[in-house]
Amino acid sequence: MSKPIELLFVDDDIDFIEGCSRWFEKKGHRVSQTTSGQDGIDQCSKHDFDAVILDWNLPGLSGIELVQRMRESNPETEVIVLTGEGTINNAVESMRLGVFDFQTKPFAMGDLERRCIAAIERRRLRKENLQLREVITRNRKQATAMIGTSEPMQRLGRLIDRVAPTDKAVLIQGESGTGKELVAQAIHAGSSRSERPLVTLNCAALPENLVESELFGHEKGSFTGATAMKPGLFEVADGSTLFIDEIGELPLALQPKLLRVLEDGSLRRIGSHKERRVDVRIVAATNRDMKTEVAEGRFREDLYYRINVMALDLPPLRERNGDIELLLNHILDKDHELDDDARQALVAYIWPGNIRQLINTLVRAKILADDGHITISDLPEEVRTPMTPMAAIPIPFFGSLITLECQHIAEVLQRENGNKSKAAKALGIERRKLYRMIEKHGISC
Ligand SMILES: Nc1ncnc2c1ncn2[C@@H]1O[C@H](COP(=O)(O)OP(=O)(O)OP(=O)(O)O)[C@@H](O)[C@H]1O
Repeated sequence: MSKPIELLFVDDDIDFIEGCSRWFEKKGHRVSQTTSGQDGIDQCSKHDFDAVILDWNLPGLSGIELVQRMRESNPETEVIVLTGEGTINNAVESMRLGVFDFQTKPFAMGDLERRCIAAIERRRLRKENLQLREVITRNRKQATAMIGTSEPMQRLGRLIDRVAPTDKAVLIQGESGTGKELVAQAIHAGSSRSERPLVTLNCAALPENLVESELFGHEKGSFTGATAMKPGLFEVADGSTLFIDEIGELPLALQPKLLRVLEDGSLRRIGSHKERRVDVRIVAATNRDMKTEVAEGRFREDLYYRINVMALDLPPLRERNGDIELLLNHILDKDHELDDDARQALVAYIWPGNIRQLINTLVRAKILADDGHITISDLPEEVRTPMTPMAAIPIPFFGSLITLECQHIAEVLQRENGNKSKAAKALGIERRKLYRMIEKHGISC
């Protein structure tokens, strides 16, 4: 036996409770006893018993009254009712009041001990459930405010307000760092499911073979390493919202299984024949072009239409006029200030990594800054340099390779103020070769 059970016997049959007490104490449990219902209630309010074993027909108080008052004085204590004459009505009534079990005398002591152990298990699970809820509530991410008043952000805000309460599947598309997860949180917060926690799976963060078990769960022994049964995130999110991030990375083989849950809410854990039903709203996000994924056979068309009932496109930061300034003010704290050059460089930069990159840049600058004064030298090279890095140019270049080469050399030369040694180094070529190219393209410098 692991932990001794703390028991209270309440029965007016003194020989009976003494007999029970001796038996339970011999087994190592701790037993209190009383012949009075009122005294039982008082003891219960002062002491945290694991279980109370109660006679239904005590003089003075009716069984119902006694159970009610006992549960009021300590709602966590489990009650097991014992009675000489068990009627169905009494049994039903006591169960309605939350009594764990209803037993008629006589009974075997071993049976009663097993019922007590089961009652304690229920009490433990209830307590664990409360603790987990508390942890979830405390850990629930404080919804980050979405900063931005640009036209695209206003449009997005209006769409979120419309879409959130509908319970429809939503596909959020946008470049990395544009705030897709934040949008998913806003949709969940604006839905009727917001009381429950938002459950998240990032398909790109898990090896392919684990995604299925994570989403749909598995039975014990269903594959090597499945040492215990595990419910999947669909079951965890039952009644709530499941945010599937990077859905474009979902393995093709798993897509029919996801389609099925979306169609009728049914799923099977790996290794199980049992069909389970869940009620989950799906919000998915991707930074891939899903139409291309479908066209190139990497994503099922039917699934694409299922998750794309409502599509939200997040604009990149460079298209949100005026939002960079707002974000800068939001991210900087009162102990840090930006000088004009630094501010100008930050506003002018095109932010291929979007808001995440902006946040990281400022976090770094705050660490480097002297006395909280951020200057241009605290910013990374690519932000400091007024020239747009070619790799980050968002607009595709449709000219010939020769024109591109020519433009690029001219831009690098200009950035290096005509210094050919530096320009050659930046281009990764020999100085002699640079000269030849300047001549070939007739670049003036
Ligand atoms: N409008 C906004 N206002 C304030 N902070 C924002 C905004 N949008 C995004 N952020 C912040 O930027 C960071 C990146 O956002 P998020 O993780 O939602 O981007 P994402 O599009 O999901 O990125 P990825 O595709 O790489 O997963 C987070 O710290 C988030 O809080």
